[in-house]
Order: sequence, then structure tokens, then C-alpha cells
Amino acid sequence: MRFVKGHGTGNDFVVVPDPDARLDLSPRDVAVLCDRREGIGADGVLRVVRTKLCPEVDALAGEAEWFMDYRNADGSVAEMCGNGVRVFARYLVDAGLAAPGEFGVATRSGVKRVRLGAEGDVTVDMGRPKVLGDSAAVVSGRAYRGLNVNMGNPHLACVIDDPVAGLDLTTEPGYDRATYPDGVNVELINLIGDRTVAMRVHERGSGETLSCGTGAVATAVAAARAAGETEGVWAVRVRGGTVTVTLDGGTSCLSGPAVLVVSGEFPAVL
Ligand SMILES: N[C@@H](CCC[C@H](N)C(=O)O)C(=O)O
Repeated sequence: MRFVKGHGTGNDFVVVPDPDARLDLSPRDVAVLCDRREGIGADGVLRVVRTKLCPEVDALAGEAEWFMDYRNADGSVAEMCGNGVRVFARYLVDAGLAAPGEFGVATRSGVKRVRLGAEGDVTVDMGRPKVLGDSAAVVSGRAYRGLNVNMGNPHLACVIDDPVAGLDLTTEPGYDRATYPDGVNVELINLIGDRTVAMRVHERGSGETLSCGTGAVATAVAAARAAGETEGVWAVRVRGGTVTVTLDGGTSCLSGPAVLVVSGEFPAVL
């Protein structure tokens, strides 16, 4: 099985080309691929498959030839992945499956428009963030209030005063299971300057990651709200670099680097 490894600000993915929908990737297969000691190692898998061949999204085939079948490192399925879709777009263009410029990618959360910039950045229109109220997370024994933001996938974005650099995110934060019956991605955020924030994230199904695109947008929404704003361009500093989020009151855009680092063949178990 061929694979390509890529990342967006350190949020890393195994890209698995499966244009004709021949692979039946089980949760265990995905967990093996993502294992950092016994597999390739990644936060998730991006299966590249023709939209028209996947019954769960084939209605989107007119707008997007390719479906990003995203899986978390533990094998669970997620609706959307902001950094993943940027890496996916980079792969499509490098592999000659899409022309450089702007095009649509099908996801479980609808079609996302992506654009490859001249400087190597990839931008994705992430759609309108849905703000669903307040909730709370418990990290290192402390409870933090946060904003429930749905980006296709669930987020709890907490603007806090404690320095995020000092938090222990090795275990899953506590959260309200009635609010988030399918689990949640938790962002811890410090306001550090003019429309600039530092963010750490614990992802559902992957643990702490170096970056999270949907989480960066949820972060910008929570930070903007804390600053009494609804629009603007926010720099979100994550452990793996910086991404930029533009809020225009309607939609949201995520920009940042997306790079492919290695390709190869995975033998054996799959
Ligand atoms: N890293 C991603 C989000 C991946 C999915 C998430 N773990 C979930 O289960 O919702 C991103 O860049 O958005």
C-alpha cells in the first residue's frame, strides 16, 4: 500500500491513495498506521477516494471529485479536519489529481473550498462557525469555562488566564458528556497580543497534537468574543507553528503551511 506523509504546522497525517475505493480500512488498520513506534506515526489518516464511489458523500460528487475520508489516530471517524484538508489539497496537486488554484474537497461536513497560495500556504474556507453556548473542561484538576463551537466537529474553546505552556494534556480533559455525546476537541487559549493567541489542544481520538485547524478557528471565535469582536484576522500560535484565521462575520478561513515530507510503501498487515 502506497502512502505519503504530510503535516500542517506539525499536525501530521498518513495520506492513503485509494482512488477506486478498494481499501476497507478498519479502525485497527488506522491505529497501526498511526502508531509512532510500530507504524508510520501520525495524528490521523487521510484516505483519498473518488467522491462518487462513497455512498456517504456521493451526493457531493458534482462539486468535488475527491473525498477526504478522515480518521483519527485511534481509528475513529471525524466529520472534518482543517489541517487535514489543507494537506489533502497539497497532495492532490502534487499527485496531479487537481490543478493548482482553487477547488472543492468533499468531507463528512460538506464541500470545503481550498486554495493553494504562491508562498506555499494552503487556505480553506471553513464555513460559518456554529456557536452553541458555554460549557466547561477540567484540565489538571482545574475547571475552565469555554465556548461550545461546532466546526462540523465539536470543540470546547477555553480562553484562560493560567499559562497554557504549563498545562498537562497527557490525559483527556473532563467535559460534559450530555453536551458532547460523541466526545470533544478541547482548546486552551491565552490572549497574548493584538489579535494573537497561544493555543494548545487535546483532540478527540488523537490526544494532544501540535496543531488543529478546526480548533484554531474555534479558538479565534472564542478569542474574538472575549475581545468583544466578531470579525478580524487572528494569529493562532500552536506548538507546531502559526496558522491564520480570518473571521468575516459570516464564514471563516484558515491559512497556513501544508507540506508533504516522505512517501513509501507500507507492507504486511493491511
Ligand atoms: N486535527 C484536525 C481535527 C481532527 C478531527 C478531530 N480530532 C475530531 O475528532 O473531531 C484539524 O486540523 O481540524
